[in-house]
Amino acid sequence: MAAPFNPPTNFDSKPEVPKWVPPPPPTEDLEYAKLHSIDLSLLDSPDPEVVKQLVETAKIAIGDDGFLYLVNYGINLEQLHRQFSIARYLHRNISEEDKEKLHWDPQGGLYAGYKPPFGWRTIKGKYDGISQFNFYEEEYKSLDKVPECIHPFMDEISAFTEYLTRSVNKRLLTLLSKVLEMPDDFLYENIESKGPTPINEGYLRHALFHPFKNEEKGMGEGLRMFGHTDFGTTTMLFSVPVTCLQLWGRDGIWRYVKYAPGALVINIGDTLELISGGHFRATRHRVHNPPPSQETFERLSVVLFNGSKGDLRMQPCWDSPLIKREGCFESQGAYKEFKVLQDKGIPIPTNKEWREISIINTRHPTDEPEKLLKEVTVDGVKYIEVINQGVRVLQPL
Ligand SMILES: O=C(O)CCC(=O)C(=O)O
Ligand SMILES: [Fe+2]
Repeated sequence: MAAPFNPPTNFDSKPEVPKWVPPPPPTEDLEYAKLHSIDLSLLDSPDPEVVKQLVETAKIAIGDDGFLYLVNYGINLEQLHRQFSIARYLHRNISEEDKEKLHWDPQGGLYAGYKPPFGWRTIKGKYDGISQFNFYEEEYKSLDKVPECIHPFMDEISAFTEYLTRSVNKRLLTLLSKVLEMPDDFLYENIESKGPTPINEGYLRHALFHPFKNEEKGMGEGLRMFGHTDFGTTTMLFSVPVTCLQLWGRDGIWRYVKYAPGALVINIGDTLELISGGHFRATRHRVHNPPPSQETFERLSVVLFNGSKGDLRMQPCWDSPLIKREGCFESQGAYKEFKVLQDKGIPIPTNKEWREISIINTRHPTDEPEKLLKEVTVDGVKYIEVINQGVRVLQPL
C-alpha cells in the first residue's frame, strides 16, 4: 500500500493562514465532458483482475479523452485545501518589492517566478487578470527565490510537491506503463525527470484568475487561455469549483470539466503522446471565462506540471507490445508533427528545447494582434498556426 500524504503540521509556530473555502459551483446547466475516474488505490490491490480492469479503464480514458479524474491518490480534502489557502495567502501578501525582485522572464524559456496580471511576456502587456507564482528547481533550492510571505510555508509546499512527484505521479506512470505493456517502472525511470529538488524538471503553479470588472469583460473574446497542449509528461490540475477549464472533444466541441471536490484532473502532455506513438492523447484544453453565476468569484488554480528528462529526443517506444501490435496513430497532435520532421531526416527537438520553445511561442487571448500570428482554417475549424522549432502546431481558438 502506498503511504498517504503526511505533511508537516507545525501550524502553531507559523503565521495564521485564512482558510480557503471553495466557492459554490455554477448554477447553470453546463455541457460537461464525460471523464473516467481512476481510483489510484486500486493499483495496490492483491487481486490481479482488479488491476487489469483499472489498466483497461486507464487505456480508454487516455486514448479517448486524454483527461481523467484521479481519486484516492493519498491526499485528503483538508490537506488539499491547506495548499489552496497557502496559494491564496501568497497572492494576497506578496510585497511589491518581491513582485519586482522575483519577476518572471518567460522569454528565457521558463515560467519561473512571479507573473503579474499583464500578459505572458517579460515586459508588461495588456491587463489579463491572471497572477501566478511558478516554482521551479531554483525556487525549491533557495528561499531567496520565493516571496518572503511564504518562507514559513515552504516546508509544506515542498512536502506536497514531493508527494505528488515521487508518489502520486510514480504510481500514475506505473499504470500508464502497464497500458503500454511495458515494465512497471518504464515511464518513471526512463522518461520522467529526476533532480535534486522535489519538482525535478517540472514546475508547480499557484495561479489566481481575478474576476473581470464589467468594462474588462469583452477582453480576450471570452477566453482566459487559448486552446493548447501541455508539453511535459502528466499535468495534475486540482479540480476547482470556478468552472472555466474546457477540453476539446474529438467531435471538435469544447466541453467544461466538472468540479469534483478533492479529485486531481490529470491530462497527458506532449512527451507521453510522443512516447506512446499517439496511443495517449495530449488533449487540447483552454480556460474560458466563468459562467455568469461565477463571474464575480476569484479563481484559484493549483497545478503541478511534471517534466520529462530534458536531454531526451522523444520517439515512440518501439519495444511496447501495444505499439508493435497496433502501430502508431499518425492522425493527431504532436506525434504527427514530429513524424513529419523525422521522415524528412530533420532532428526532432529534445524535451528541454521543446518545452522552452513552447513557452516562448505560446499565444494568449490578450496578445497584441500582430503577435497572434497566422489564423488558418482546417476542415472548417479555425486555428492559430505556431511553428515551434520547425514543428507546426495548430492551436484551436
Ligand atoms: O487553470 C486551469 O484550469 C488550466 C490551466 C492550464 O491549462 C495551464 O496552465 O496549462
Ligand atoms: Fe494547460
